[in-house]
Amino acid sequence: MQFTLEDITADEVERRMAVYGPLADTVRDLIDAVIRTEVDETVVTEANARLTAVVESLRANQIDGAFGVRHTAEGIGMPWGNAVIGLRNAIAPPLQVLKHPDGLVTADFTLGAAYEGPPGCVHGGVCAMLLDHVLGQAGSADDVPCYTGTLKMRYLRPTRLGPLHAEAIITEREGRKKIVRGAISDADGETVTAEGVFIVPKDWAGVMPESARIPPR
Ligand SMILES: CCCCCCCCCC(=O)SCCNC(=O)CCNC(=O)[C@H](O)C(C)(C)COP(=O)(O)OP(=O)(O)OC[C@H]1O[C@@H](n2cnc3c(N)ncnc32)[C@H](O)[C@@H]1OP(=O)(O)O
Repeated sequence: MQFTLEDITADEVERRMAVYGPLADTVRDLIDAVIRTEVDETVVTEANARLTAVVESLRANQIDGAFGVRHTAEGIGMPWGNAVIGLRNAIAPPLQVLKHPDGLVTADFTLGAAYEGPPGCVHGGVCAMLLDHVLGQAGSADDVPCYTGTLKMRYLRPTRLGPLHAEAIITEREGRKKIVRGAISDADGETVTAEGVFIVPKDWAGVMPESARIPPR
């Protein structure tokens, strides 16, 4: 598991974000439209043909495997394939995780039809995925990265699709272990809480160069 240096300027990062961000946004919109459309089936079949051509055009030149976690020499993170925050990943909501001076990390986001489990509600596995990430970023907010070892969820009540908030913070440390707690909330309060044991890998300094230790934006 290696982080990849991509030696480009901050301006070039911004330029690429302006190109790929809107593409992923459109695909996110497409996912929602595919779930909710009620148009005539001939329109659906035509749309599929057009989309198949678009996929073919994008695959004309592509990398092998996943995007990886890239960073610039200045430490700008580009985790653009990430399932939760990936700029180029239309499956990701994507969360914009903010790091506060006291170590709290927060994210405000909206989940629509693509994240449904029980009717009108967020899939429990999606809640776990989002909290795994938010707790993971809180665990790494001290710039010492950690991986999820154990993650315990408590689903207090159904989480309705719509605007949501997530937050997490390190509450205890013991050697290489950090205990991180967090929750997803709606306008009426917490719907899911999580507690995780996050572990700093023994050789983290070896797998993660100094320039990659600035948390991704
Ligand atoms: C550098 C990356 C930064 C990015 C941060 C973003 C995070 C996003 C969240 C994720 O999705 S992370 C991906 C999901 N997690 C993984 O893939 C982790 C896979 N597991 C591992 O790589 C290793 O098992 C792990 C690094 C977690 C631990 O291996 P170690 O060999 O370092 O553990 P070791 O056996 O030396 O035990 C160290 C301590 O941790 C404890 N421990 C080990 N595994 C544990 C576990 N799974 N759960 C709870 N505690 C655990 C262990 O009991 C011990 O406690 P004590 O010091 O008190 O004795």
